Amino acid sequence: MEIVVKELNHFYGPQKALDQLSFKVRTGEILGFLGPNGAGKTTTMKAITGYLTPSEGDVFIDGISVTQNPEQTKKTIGYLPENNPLYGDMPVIDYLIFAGQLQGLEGQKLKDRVREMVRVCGLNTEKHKKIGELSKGYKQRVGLAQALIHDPQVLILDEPTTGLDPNQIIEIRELIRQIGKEKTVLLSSHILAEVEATCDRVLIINKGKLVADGTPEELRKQASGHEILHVSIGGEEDKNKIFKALQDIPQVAVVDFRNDKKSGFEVQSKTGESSAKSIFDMCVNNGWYLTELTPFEKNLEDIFREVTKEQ
Ligand SMILES: Nc1ncnc2c1ncn2[C@@H]1O[C@H](COP(=O)(O)OP(=O)(O)OP(=O)(O)O)[C@@H](O)[C@H]1O
Repeated sequence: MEIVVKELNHFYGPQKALDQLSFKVRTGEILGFLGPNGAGKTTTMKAITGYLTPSEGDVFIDGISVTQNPEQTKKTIGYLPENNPLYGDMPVIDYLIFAGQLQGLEGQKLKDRVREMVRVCGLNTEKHKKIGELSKGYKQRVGLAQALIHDPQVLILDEPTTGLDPNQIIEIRELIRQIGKEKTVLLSSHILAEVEATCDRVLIINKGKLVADGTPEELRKQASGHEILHVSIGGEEDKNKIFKALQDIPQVAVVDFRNDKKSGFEVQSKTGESSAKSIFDMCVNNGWYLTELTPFEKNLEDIFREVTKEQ
């Protein structure tokens, strides 16, 4: 099932949370939805699931409007909200029965689905415990089981690994990848490694607007339009002198001190140009010597910082 988000605008009073946001999630895709705090991820997910009516625009699930037919589209969507609200006093199994009943399941079908969810989400050893007694990782599994109980074709997961320890994160990611083989999944996260490990495609939003869209590989290529070199130079004590000399090179666009605590500089060349030879020549002319000249490969984290930085 395809999700089409079309020209969403949303205001909370005077606060604009979504700004002409449009994108598609293709059938069978696991799409990562990234953005800094307050970017509008949860608002978008609520609009997709029909729990919030956007101020303007609409969402279509396989062509069906969510604002016009929220009850119909809700049946096709499983939703794991942020902070996964669960009933702590309910045993896991009773909670899943309750969640199934809310989705209109009954009789043998309900029993079969609950059994299936216990199996898929690895809840067999915990199924008779109260939810409040479970570890965070198992609570999250219960949340996923609840979201999947009616076998929805679309799964919306809001920060599914928040608060989990590293082992639990790996387990939940693996579970999402397994489930994602058969479903259309939209997963929001702050964690770039998570998105890179789990998702086929990545969207980045900032201040309610789409700022990047592509596979992690494509985003890296788009961002690598500028050559970036890590440069360290010996033979000169005055770092500012080297800094100024680098800035004077015609092919150089930006020079910065390295922010990874290593000495040296990060040099960004102008679009389509390379500064490597000129840096080498500059050293020779000044009687300095290069101790490092390495191209810097951007990772998703750098791209994220670049597209979401304050203007
Ligand atoms: N119920 C609300 N009332 C007023 N403002 C809200 C409400 N919910 C969200 N906002 C505001 O709308 C903007 C988008 O919030 P949203 O929760 O969608 O962002 P997010 O990307 O999910 O953030 P986070 O990663 O911190 O969860 C923020 O500025 C937020 O303060």
